[in-house]
Amino acid sequence: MEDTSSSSGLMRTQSDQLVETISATMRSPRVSSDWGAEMEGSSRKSMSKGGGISASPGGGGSTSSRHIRKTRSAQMKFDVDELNSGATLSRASSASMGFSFTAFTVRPSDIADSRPFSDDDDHIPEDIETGTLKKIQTKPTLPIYLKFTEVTYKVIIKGVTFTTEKNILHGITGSANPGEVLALMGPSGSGKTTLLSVLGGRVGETNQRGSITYNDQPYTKFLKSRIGFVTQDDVLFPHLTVKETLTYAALLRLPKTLTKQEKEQRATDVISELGLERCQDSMIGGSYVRGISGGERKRVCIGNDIINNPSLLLLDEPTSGLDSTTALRIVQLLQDIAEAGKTVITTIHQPSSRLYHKFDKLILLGKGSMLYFGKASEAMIYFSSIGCSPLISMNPAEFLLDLANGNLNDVSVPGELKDRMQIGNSERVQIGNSDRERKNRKPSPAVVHEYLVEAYEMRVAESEKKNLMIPVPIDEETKSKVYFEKQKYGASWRKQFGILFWRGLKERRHDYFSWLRLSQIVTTAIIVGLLWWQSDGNNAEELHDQAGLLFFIAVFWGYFPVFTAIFTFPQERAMLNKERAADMLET
Ligand SMILES: Nc1ncnc2c1ncn2[C@@H]1O[C@H](COP(=O)(O)OP(=O)(O)OP(=O)(O)O)[C@@H](O)[C@H]1O
Repeated sequence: MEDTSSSSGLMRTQSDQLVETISATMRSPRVSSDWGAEMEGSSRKSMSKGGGISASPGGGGSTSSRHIRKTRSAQMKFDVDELNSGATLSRASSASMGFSFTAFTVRPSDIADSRPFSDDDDHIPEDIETGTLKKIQTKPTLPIYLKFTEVTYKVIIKGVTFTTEKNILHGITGSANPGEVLALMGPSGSGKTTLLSVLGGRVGETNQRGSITYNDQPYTKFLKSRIGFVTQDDVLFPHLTVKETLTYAALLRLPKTLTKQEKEQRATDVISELGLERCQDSMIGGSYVRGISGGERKRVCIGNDIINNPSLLLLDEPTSGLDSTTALRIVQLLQDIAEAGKTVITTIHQPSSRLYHKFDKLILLGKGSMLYFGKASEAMIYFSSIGCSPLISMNPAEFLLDLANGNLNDVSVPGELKDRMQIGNSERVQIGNSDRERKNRKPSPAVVHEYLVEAYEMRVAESEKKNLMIPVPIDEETKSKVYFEKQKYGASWRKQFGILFWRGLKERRHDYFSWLRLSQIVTTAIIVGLLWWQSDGNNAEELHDQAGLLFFIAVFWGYFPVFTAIFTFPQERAMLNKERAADMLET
């Protein structure tokens, strides 16, 4: 007891001393300029985004605030490491230091970007599920600057007697640069998955309009291997272990120039980067087999798609069904991947406020239309500028989803919408509604949606489109790589056959040697044995009988494996589609 109290006392003392030291340091003009210089030099992310296009309602300076956040984090880590004290001290001192540092160095213009609920700098040091994580370390890849302008998409619904068209996306414009995480948010059915698929080149071009460019070049099939696409449903083999899954992915996807050992090493590296060491020998699991947890499964899916170091990573609802801590861990991982120079786009349903503040950019969709595109941290400012502000303290994501659903409960009603409602009110007065009812009346979701779409079109859309006209800040040779240079297949046709054969065998070993399958065979053998018991074949009739036995055996062993094989096709179809879409297989 005494020990504990004395150590906590010591921690407090150290914490106080640290705060005093920092405050004194802050007061010194010389040190402050040094820190400023250090900030300029130390921000990896700001370097990766240097010269990038600012495409947010906030206009210029898109990198500066993030730059400040990252360097502040680095500075804090340095000081805390020096003190080598406990977690309590590091948290207390980070908080104090974060406040002093921000107050001292951040320009007023950047204060708008400060994240009130954000815990951006608290890189989760330890994964509660899996232990300490390694930082994502990948070789540099071709940076991909993605721009999309006025993207529309429709599906043609064919009935028995009629054919109709359904417009799903209505003129979506935006961009995502290397080093950034762009979140696509919106209510269910607003078109997030469709937009993600369109951006990933996963839908037919015939029903799609508008311009989508990758480093100012149109989509080509060569991009398939540079784009990682993590689908909403986990497409994994349930009976393979985590290590087997990632090793087979490495063997199939990594270039032929690497040896088998190097490919296996890459799989091991990804396992430790994603914090999957503890469960690497556990089966993935599925509907009938208990396996790894949902968060681990999501990380395996991400690992599958980052193993070949893609330049653009698209994820469909990577946090759905996960608790807020695991979801935060996944988004932190996406942030790390982006920091390694990748462009990351993810759809997200209802993030917590901490999670929301981890996104760099945001697209808010409502019924397939743009309601907002810009910095995630400026979304609230934008909506308050058009008259929609939360009246109570609210998670920004919840507020934005309410708006996208046309729900203005606990949200201020813009003057223009009030005017539109006046007409409705006067009609209601005639039918005798009370004052209270009239006062509480809210505009209908359709009216709110129309207003938000119009506001975005009038205030932001044009300037965003102009921003997208600026060429991407890379040289022509690098740009053309998107168009001409294809990542090589991981293995020759023969090797691929071997890898897929062994993978199939490992996946099915439980099935083939299951008790059910063995008892099926043994039971058939016993029945057949009993039927032909003591048939010695001495006369023509018994010989005929034995010919029947041979016929039965031939038919049984001919059809039994064929039927088993036929039923594996539907099971493997999703994986086959996924691997073909990612250009993993030579066809
Ligand atoms: N092939 C299709 N045929 C008919 N309707 C479609 C098709 N694809 C998408 N839709 C419709 O387009 C709309 C947008 O679908 P999408 O899957 O992109 O939404 P979402 O925002 O991702 O939804 P969720 O968050 O629920 O996954 C939905 O109303 C959906 O029914």
